[in-house]
Amino acid sequence: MNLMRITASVQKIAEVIASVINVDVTIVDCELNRIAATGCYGDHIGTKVSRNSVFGFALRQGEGFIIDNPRNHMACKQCEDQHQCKEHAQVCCPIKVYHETVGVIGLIAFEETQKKSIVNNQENLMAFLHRMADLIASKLMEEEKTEKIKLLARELEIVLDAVDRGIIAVDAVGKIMHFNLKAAQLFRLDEKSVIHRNIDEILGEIDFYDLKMRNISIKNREFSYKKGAYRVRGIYGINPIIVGMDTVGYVFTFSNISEALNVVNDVIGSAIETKFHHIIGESEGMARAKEEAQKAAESPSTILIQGESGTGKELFARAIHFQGSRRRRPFIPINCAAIPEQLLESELFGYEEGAFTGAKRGGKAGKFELANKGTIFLDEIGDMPLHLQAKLLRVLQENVIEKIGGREYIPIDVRIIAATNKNLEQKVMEGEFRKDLYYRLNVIPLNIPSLRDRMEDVDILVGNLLRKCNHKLGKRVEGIQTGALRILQNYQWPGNVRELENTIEYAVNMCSQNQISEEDLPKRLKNRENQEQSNADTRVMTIRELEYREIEKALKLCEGSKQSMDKAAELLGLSRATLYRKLKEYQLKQSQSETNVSF
Ligand SMILES: Nc1ncnc2c1ncn2[C@@H]1O[C@H](COP(=O)(O)OP(=O)(O)OP(=O)(O)O)[C@@H](O)[C@H]1O
Repeated sequence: MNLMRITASVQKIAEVIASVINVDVTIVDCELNRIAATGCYGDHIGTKVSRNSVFGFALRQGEGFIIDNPRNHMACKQCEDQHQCKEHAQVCCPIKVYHETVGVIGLIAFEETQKKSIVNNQENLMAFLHRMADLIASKLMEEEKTEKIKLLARELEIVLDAVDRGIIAVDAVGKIMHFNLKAAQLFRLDEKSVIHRNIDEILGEIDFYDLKMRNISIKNREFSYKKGAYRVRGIYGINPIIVGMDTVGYVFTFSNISEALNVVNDVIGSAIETKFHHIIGESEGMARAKEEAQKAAESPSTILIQGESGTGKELFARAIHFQGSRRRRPFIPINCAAIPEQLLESELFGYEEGAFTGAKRGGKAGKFELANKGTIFLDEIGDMPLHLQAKLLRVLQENVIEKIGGREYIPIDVRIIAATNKNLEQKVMEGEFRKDLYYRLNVIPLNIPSLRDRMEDVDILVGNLLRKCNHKLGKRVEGIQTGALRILQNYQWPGNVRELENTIEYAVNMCSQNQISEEDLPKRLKNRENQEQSNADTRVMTIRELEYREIEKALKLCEGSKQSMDKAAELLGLSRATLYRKLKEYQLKQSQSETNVSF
């Protein structure tokens, strides 16, 4: 604590003391700087007083005293000036703050009459000086407090400005007391025109009805704000400032919608962030699709993904987004077939307040707006009604959206990835899909092969899905028996990878050993007729596969019987030796239950 901070006040007090007692006054701080002085020492303000002077002695002592015998008093013993000293008497009174001596008030009598008056009024004089010292101390403490409050306010200001949300603090009636940098940017506010005005006046577009109604925190309300051509949409919250029983103000927090969405994306993004290595498949068809998609990820052009249901179209769309330059921005999927036609328009494009009966206060942001700077994934685009196709075409051609009930176009920057499991060309021919839109969407076509056309990927998919299911279900199934794998490899998979995924999950649930067996598979897959029928339809088995299957069948039929190998050989029309050779060749064991494939 330093008296330097309050020199003006100390000087005033020195002058008061001098006029009351009629002697010269000098006040020094703890560093022996002359902070204030009257009379002949007035010109010496700012200079240092010697450590060996009576002031130095008083600082060390920390107690008040009167010197009526200058030059001979013990306080004068070390003073360099004692032989030239013209003083008749001196009084010293320490200034203390919490027991710490922060300075000294000194009175100097240069005349005998002054000395007499000091000596005769010792007690009153010391009491008066102590009160003056306390006054200086309290001024100093007050100054320290004010400094601390200023520092705290500045710290708070810096913290608030560093927050990435707009913050506005108002008093109990809504008068703006403070706002941070982000709020200024968000609402284009300027300090002079805003401070002490009512928040309703400034942000009239936003309905702060709740502010006056409740004293509880309110979260995640939507707002939309317009200032000339500028507009912003977002979410806000209100927190009342309650002191004792009274609400003395409110703190509003605002985020613009895309930033709020970025936060959500950051939080959940890691769980759904997809990269190309998450797409399993090494077949030629899959390798080609991945290569094309990887190239498309680097481009801003629109992509149309075609493929049967469950082939991984959304997986591809996500990988394209998360591998491209928009990966830090939102990925917004919307299934055009899953949303009723009358709702789809407002889901995609949003609406303005009062656009229709039941429209929410403040309106609603559509998926396109939410996806701004990111990617929108329009799944099942083939099911989009014709009138919305026209609106979508405008987005593609002019990069603007028009909200329901809106009177202006809002510019947006969204990458569109559309997907369909329908034959869009066919739909165009039948007049159900706009030709111009088809061409606009089909800038980069991407065809995802069905699982049926890449059966060689089944076993690596099974391995991966097994690991995924083990993790999900907390199980430790290590692999799948050959017989069970053959069934999976022979099935037609109309539901593609999604169906395979569900099948493995079912099997892992059913499996009580460490390998999935035929018994663990769903019945529909084990229905031989189905398989044979479907195989006959589309897939030709190699002679080796046929031989393998028949040997496997014969071994199973004869299992447990006496001379089972002889019987199996007989059924197959082979010699015993040939059967043994073939078992070795196919790595089959006598007991089928021992046969398995591990991943
Ligand atoms: N190649 C793959 N590797 C790993 N998992 C896959 C693969 N393909 C699809 N899947 C999984 O299959 C499921 C269905 O995939 P997705 O939803 O991407 O298919 P879709 O073609 O978009 O389906 P729909 O046409 O029904 O919307 C998802 O759980 C996905 O993770």
